[in-house]
Amino acid sequence: MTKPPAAVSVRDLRKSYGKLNALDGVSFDIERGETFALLGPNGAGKSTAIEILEGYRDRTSGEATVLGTDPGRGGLAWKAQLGIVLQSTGESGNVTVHEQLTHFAGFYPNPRPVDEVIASVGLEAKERTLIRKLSGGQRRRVDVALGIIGNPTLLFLDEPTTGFDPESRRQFWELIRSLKDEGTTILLTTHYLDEAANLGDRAGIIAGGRLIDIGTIDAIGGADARVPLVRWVDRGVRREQRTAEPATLVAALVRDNGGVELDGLEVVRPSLEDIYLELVAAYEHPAPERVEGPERVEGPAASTSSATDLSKENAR
Ligand SMILES: Nc1ncnc2c1ncn2[C@@H]1O[C@H](COP(=O)(O)OP(=O)(O)OP(=O)(O)O)[C@@H](O)[C@H]1O
Repeated sequence: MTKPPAAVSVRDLRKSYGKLNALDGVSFDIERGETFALLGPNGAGKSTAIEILEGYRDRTSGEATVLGTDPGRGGLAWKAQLGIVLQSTGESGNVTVHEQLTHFAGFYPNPRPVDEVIASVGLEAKERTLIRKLSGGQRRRVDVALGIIGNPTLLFLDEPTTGFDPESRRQFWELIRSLKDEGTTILLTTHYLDEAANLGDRAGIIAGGRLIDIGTIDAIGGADARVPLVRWVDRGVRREQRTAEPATLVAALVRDNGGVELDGLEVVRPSLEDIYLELVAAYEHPAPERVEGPERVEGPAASTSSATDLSKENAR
């Protein structure tokens, strides 16, 4: 069976603002039904990439296809298949939540029922409230509701849960999972790495306009980056060691300690956030190149195993 065409396909995408290369040759695919998290520090180029894919921004060069169409040339029928939640809250109007959603539903050929959308973002109690009287987090939920009212095939979520309290964030995750279960393709940017880990099938990490890693959430950073860390306190001194066999190490340490429990013992498996921070730091502060001879210089250990995976993925 042939694979259906990707929902989003980007090849060597570049965007320059004057001398600044905000996107410096980025390539990736997002499969239909997939949730893809685009991660990266402030100014990395995420919003630029998303806005190009949404058809809001021209690219300098490279190829982009979104739902089979060049986003620079997408017409109304193409736009109606997209759901867009922009980074900043735009809704501060003098209309109620229900009125605003009803108004927007009218723009789409196949909208979701307004009441259902209001319930899914947890705004039932506020549906007759003027949007300008909502809290910041509640307005953000209106943004999300407006993004999904048109029953999109592809949903762009640019930092959707900024300003949400923890409970609302969990509710939002449930909503995204249900959209995903219905087959919606989702492109998410977020600075909350737990959000990316919980929702994403795959992630791409972008820094300085370049994709520095891409892969399934479990594979980002490569296997080495996931080696557990054993921490303990030895006579008041904090110690830690990375090992693929933490139980064996702990058993040996306890034995050496005369069979007595170790102070402050913990076995930590690096989270996506730990791995992300390491990858970005390694990109921003690369280890100095090795110099042969007596003056040999070695930089701090940096995980670069992902670079190989990346070139494979980019070559697809
Ligand atoms: N209209 C513009 N004109 C000039 N430079 C721009 C413009 N838009 C973005 N930039 C620059 O391009 C780079 C990438 O910006 P972008 O907004 O895509 O980053 P981002 O990854 O979305 O960041 P954040 O996480 O802060 O939202 C930044 O250096 C930014 O200052």
